[in-house]
Amino acid sequence: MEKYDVVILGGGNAGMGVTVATRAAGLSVAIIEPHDLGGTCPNRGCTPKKVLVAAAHALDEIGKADRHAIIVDKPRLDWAALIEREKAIIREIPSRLSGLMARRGVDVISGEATFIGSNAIRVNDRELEAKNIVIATGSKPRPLPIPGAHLLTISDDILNDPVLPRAVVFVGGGVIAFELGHVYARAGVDVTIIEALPQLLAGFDEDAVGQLRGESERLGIGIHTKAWVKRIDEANGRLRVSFTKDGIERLVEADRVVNCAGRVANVEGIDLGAGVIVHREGRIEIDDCLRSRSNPDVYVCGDTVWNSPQLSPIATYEGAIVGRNIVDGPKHRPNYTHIPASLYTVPTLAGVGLTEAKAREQGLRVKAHVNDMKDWLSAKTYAETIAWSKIIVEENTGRVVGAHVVGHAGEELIHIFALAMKHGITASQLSDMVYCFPTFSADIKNMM
Ligand SMILES: Cc1cc2nc3c(=O)[nH]c(=O)nc-3n(C[C@H](O)[C@H](O)[C@H](O)COP(=O)(O)OP(=O)(O)OC[C@H]3O[C@@H](n4cnc5c(N)ncnc54)[C@H](O)[C@@H]3O)c2cc1C
Ligand SMILES: NC(=O)c1ccc[n+]([C@@H]2O[C@H](COP(=O)([O-])OP(=O)(O)OC[C@H]3O[C@@H](n4cnc5c(N)ncnc54)[C@H](O)[C@@H]3O)[C@@H](O)[C@H]2O)c1
Repeated sequence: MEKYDVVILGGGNAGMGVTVATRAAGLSVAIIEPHDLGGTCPNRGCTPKKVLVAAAHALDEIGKADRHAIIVDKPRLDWAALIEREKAIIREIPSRLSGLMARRGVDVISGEATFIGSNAIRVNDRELEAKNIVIATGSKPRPLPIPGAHLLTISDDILNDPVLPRAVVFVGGGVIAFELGHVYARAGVDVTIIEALPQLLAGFDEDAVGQLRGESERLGIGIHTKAWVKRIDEANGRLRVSFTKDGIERLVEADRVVNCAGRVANVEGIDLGAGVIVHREGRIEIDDCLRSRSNPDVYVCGDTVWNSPQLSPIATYEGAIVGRNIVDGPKHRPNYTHIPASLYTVPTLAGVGLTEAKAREQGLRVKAHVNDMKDWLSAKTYAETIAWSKIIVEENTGRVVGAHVVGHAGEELIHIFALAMKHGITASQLSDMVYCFPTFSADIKNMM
């Protein structure tokens, strides 16, 4: 059996994050990856998705040209060329990462790993033994147990599909449905989102989501909440989705039906039992240091962790923590409190910290400063169709405990709030700052 100090299953953000501290400490490290290094984020997630979102932004700007007294013809989007552009932008990433791993002194093994013991792994015909094993195998779409589920596509397919469909149904009203739905809607596709729960985009502030829902409907996206998809059938070369809402059965036809009902840990094929790793339906039981409760030599990070947000910077962050725990012993714990998140719709929805509901649930005495900023000079200058913020400030301390922005460069502004929250900068100190003018950031002074 070949021996390593550390064997990592999965070469995504999380897995590669583990290699920094472990290699700096001189440990021998192997990373096992069956597909492209980089995993989901650069190859079939954040980066290719953002290329499509950037095109949607351009279409939005062109659509507003007349507000700047510019006369333009109706734009024509070459979807196949856009998908080519997306692929060209990400093409080099796996080989660049392979170079990085080589320079760092990590052995990259191509193949699918399975546990064959508490400290042992099989990959192809090789058997590896390690003091520490890290599970960083990411996530996959939650299987939907409905008749016709085999007709569903997933986000990977959309990002590779050179044919622009006429109509698309997204099952699930979460982040992927909204981001890809906005891209498609801007490209002229008929978009429907079907969400089982009463609320969309769980985790974001409800009022902010309400603003985005209004804007999405204005774009022509059909949204159904409290709606249950019953089945999917083929009908005359198209797909027919049957769902119930308010007790009434409804039908919608589309060319693609996309499973956006959340993602679950990708651990089915790795034989957790052989690794003595206790889990409940793929949810691995871990302690505060991201270590398996039943096998202390095994760590988990990234999307495979069942109870932390499935975001690429969080995967990297957790990977780095696991690396440090392997080197220093299990004493580093992740803290997710001040990590911002952005939904890349057009306009974006960005948030950090507590939602208003969560702040009140925790019994904090807070003031929620809600601003419709559409009439503010900066929003008017850029002809924003939506510009909205809610800043939640604790009354007795002046601490910002949550910030939520729709439009208005929120995906950039949110970092100023995150930094303030992390380092205890109060709302009045944020207002005292001298900002460049005129900028969206300068509006922070008037947001609370
Ligand atoms: C469409 C889409 C858009 C997204 N957009 C964003 C965004 O804008 N911002 C953001 O922060 N997050 C975004 N995310 C989420 C983000 O991509 C993930 O949170 C992140 O990539 C998770 O990293 P990871 O390393 O945990 O998993 P992954 O990157 O999925 O890596 C896991 C790796 O494990 C490998 N693997 C699987 N099984 C085995 C095995 N048996 N042995 C060895 N290796 C194995 C896989 O091949 C894979 O490469 C998006 C996700 C999707 C699907
Ligand atoms: N901008 C970003 O940071 C970004 C972008 C894309 C994806 N991601 C990550 O990818 C993960 C997966 O995204 P997602 O959009 O698939 O999941 P999600 O968790 O955001 O949303 C899934 C939605 O589907 C609903 N749902 C579940 N079962 C259903 C059913 N049978 N019928 C109808 N609705 C159903 C859920 O109630 C939920 O609202 C997210 O957790 C997110 O962290 C992040």
